[in-house]
Amino acid sequence: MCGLVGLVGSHNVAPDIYDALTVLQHRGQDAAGIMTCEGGRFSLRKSEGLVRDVFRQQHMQRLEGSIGIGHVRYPTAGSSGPALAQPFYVNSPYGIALAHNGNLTNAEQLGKELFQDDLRHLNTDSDSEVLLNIFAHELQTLGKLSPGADDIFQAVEAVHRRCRGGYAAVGLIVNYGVLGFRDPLGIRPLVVGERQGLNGRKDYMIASESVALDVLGFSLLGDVAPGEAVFIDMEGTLHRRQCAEAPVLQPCIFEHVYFARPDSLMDGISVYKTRMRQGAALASKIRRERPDLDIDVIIPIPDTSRIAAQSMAHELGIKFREGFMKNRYIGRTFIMPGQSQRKKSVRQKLNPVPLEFEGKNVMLVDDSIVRGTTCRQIIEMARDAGASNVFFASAAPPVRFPNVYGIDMPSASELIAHGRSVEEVCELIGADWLVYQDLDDLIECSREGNEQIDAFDCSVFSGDYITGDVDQHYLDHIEAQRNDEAQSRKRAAQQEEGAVVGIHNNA
Ligand SMILES: O=P(O)(O)OC[C@H]1O[C@H](OP(=O)(O)OP(=O)(O)O)[C@H](O)[C@@H]1O
Ligand SMILES: NC(=O)CC[C@H](N)C(=O)O
Ligand SMILES: [Mg+2]
Repeated sequence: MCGLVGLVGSHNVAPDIYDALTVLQHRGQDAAGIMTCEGGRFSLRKSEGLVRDVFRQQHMQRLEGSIGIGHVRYPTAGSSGPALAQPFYVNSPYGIALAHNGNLTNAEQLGKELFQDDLRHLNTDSDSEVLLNIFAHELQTLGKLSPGADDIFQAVEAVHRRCRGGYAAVGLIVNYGVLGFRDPLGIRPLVVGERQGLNGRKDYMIASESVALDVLGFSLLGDVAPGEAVFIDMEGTLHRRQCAEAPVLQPCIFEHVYFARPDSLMDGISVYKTRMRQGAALASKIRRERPDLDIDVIIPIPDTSRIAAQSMAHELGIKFREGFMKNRYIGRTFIMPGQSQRKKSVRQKLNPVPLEFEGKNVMLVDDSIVRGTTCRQIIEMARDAGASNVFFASAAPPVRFPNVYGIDMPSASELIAHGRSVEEVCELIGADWLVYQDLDDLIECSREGNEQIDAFDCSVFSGDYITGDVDQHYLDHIEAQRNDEAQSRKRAAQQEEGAVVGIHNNA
């Protein structure tokens, strides 16, 4: 789940892009990059690591220009390494850079077409490089010496015809402007905002989440609609057009469960309020199913579950306590590469406050259980800290199916609830009782924020893939390519051979 920023300003935009990327850091911790454009030349800095580690003063000084894009990466396709960091760049037509959030389900097929039919070279195994080349090829075929907004929108129309999966993207075209577009189902989020710039101009920002706009003093104009493209030209004029034939908003519900920051507004839905509703819905289920359950204290597993746990405690009239302290210097565990790193960091990250556990019946709450890495260790910690009974609640339903739209859950067999009943999961994680949110309730919690949305992408809970192109053959293929073992083999080979070599980088 990567984070995107595109900015057209009235002075150097790199510092603002940097700040916006730090606000979106929760969406990707692997790599970061910024590309700006000044006087017909691109400047790029991208590398592995957190935003604060990738950009030094000397890089920021070289990132000149009043238009630019930025990216934080959480890999879902291709390898890791500096060359896979984004934005990607092609020099023809015009000079285009692109950053992508999501995952193309037909990237392999498109890669072949790009090579055989479009005579384009791909330098990495990233689906984002595929997306950029499709867009570039479609813009090139229009054959314009200088492209206008209509040409750009036509190229996006062709992208929608050719690409499948989840994608939101921001792009930068040398001397012409910044664009953003979102897949026809709006699976991945994208918003646009404006603020007063210098000399009576308006500055525009496109970003994955509205929090990035808030922090930089932009007001939210709204979401980029599913299938829509926005383009801000060098004069600072915003153009927008629907580029898909049959757009229907079906955003990814896992953004509301885990990915997005709670202070974001996505497709008109407050993520914070949705998580409050999730807690309340879970409380009703507990009251329904186990009215007799003797809970002394409700404890969240920081960070993401705090809001749902608080509202659950409120609804049940039970004490809420912060029983686990989080080391603020350790990032999100779930989006780390490799199971051993994820496992190690749960213990480094969370430590119990023993007096909240000693002799008590505790109800631990998490936003979701995916691989079970977190809850297994946490339950053990709660018992070691002296809890009498450890109950566990998940604000999301069982995650039983892989994600193919931009969340790195490619392998069904690594999901603890895949092919297992709730009782079996309960036993595996070592809880005394386990309760999951019902899917209908989860959907209702999100829909209450925007009743115009009829359906969400709930594939990880339902196995229903809304793009209609995902079959068992595809799922087997990504499982084989991207399961934890395959990825650690890839990383080891990379370490031996050296990182995948990139092309343009101001090291
Ligand atoms: O079952 P698992 O595979 O462990 O995945 C689920 C856990 O991972 C996430 O936490 P994470 O530490 O990534 O982020 P957070 O601090 O935002 O909660 C999520 O909030 C759950 O706690
Ligand atoms: N999480 C994402 O959005 C990933 C984007 C892209 N598929 C990559 O792996 O770089
Ligand atoms: Mg968590």
